[in-house]
Amino acid sequence: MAILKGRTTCPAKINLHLAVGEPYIEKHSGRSFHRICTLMQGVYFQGVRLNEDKDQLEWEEQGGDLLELELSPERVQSRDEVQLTLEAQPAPCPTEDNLVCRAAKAYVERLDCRFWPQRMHFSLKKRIPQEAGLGGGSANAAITLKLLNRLLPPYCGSPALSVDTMSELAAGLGSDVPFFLRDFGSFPGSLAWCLGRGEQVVSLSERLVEQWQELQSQYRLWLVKPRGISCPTGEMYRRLDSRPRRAELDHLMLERQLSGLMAEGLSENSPLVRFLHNDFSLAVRALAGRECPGAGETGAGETGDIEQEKQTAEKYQDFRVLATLPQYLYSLAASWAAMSGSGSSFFVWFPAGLSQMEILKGLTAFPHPLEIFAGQSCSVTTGQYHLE
Ligand SMILES: C[C@@](CO)(OP(=O)(O)O)[C@H](O)COP(=O)(O)OP(=O)(O)OC[C@H]1O[C@@H](n2ccc(N)nc2=O)[C@H](O)[C@@H]1O
Ligand SMILES: Nc1ncnc2c1ncn2[C@@H]1O[C@H](COP(=O)(O)OP(=O)(O)O)[C@@H](O)[C@H]1O
Repeated sequence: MAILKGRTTCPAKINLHLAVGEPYIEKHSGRSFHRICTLMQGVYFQGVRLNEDKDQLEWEEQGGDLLELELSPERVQSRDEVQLTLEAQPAPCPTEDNLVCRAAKAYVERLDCRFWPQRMHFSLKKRIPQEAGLGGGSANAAITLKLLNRLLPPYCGSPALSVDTMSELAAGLGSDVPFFLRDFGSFPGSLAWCLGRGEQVVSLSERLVEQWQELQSQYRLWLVKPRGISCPTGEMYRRLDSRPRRAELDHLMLERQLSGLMAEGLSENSPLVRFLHNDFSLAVRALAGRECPGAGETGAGETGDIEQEKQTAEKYQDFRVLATLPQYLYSLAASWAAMSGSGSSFFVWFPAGLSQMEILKGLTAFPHPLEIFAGQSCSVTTGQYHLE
């Protein structure tokens, strides 16, 4: 048998709306989560920068993270003998913690096979910024599951895992992972409600999806990430708990209101932009607005440790950048600018007719350096698989 290879691109996501409820303990895992109601959209993007000498835009390749899987022709009898390797560039964390390896292990545990490939090698080229609220690690995990379910069962002559088992595996790997597993068919831009802790993916009405597609086509999507500022998800959820909140988690109620709000388009004060919000950015604004945050409020603890206090002060500076960025983006004629997930990146829609060069020049002039990407809504279902 020849080496079996599969290659695919992992998209990112943005949260168009993100309401966070109270924390709770999940019964079967004993872990603490928050109930949420979020509207997620799949996106591809393309790095872009300004070449000042030539006064030109320079574009990187379009897409997201690139993931490849190679199955060796040599076989072994037991799953314990399978050699799983990963080459990740740049490596976001130790190999065994990488969601690609964790997803592959979880998948191999579940599949019932009489023989296995001796070697399973993944290579991952990371392009999605990390700890940026773009779900890159979650996308990697979901796409790993999909790749394996496409390649391994025919290799081993066993039936593929069912949609339900795949969803269960995905939810075990992370709350955002099931969204990237979802089959959105030919719809050119995955859009769904994610409920519970985020693992319950619920479709929107077809009419609303069409309305949003129509509206979106009048604008151009950009993504920006303040360089060097990242927001670890768990820490950001903990920060929210210190603030009193009332979150509306009923997606049907939200959906009923959304349709009517789309008619007036996107602008800083349009009904749609005022209605959709992200509880994390409210928390960021509240923290950044304080004169001098106490260590307890910033999550650093009250140890009197000088190093820790320094880190706390730096974090406070980061929040100021995140809190001031939307207003700056609106001053560049953005139609909608908002933080994605728990931060630190922002999605920005500009009117489609606006010059890309002018937008880029404006973004480049923000006092804190930004990583800048041109975005595009995409289906999270894409992928190419081939035999070599
Ligand atoms: C905030 C969101 C919004 O889409 O995205 P990111 O900003 O991370 O991209 C998600 O809820 C992130 O989901 P995900 O990144 O999969 O988180 P998980 O791995 O499941 O959990 C990481 C940690 O975040 C906290 N967590 C996560 C989800 C949730 N609903 N409540 C939580 O309290 C828990 O402390 C958990 O230990
Ligand atoms: N393949 C992966 N890509 C990115 N991060 C990963 C991956 N595997 C594990 N991680 C861990 O997950 C954490 C958050 O991942 P990421 O998806 O970048 O954040 P976010 O959900 O905020 O967009 C990282 O800090 C990293 O340690």
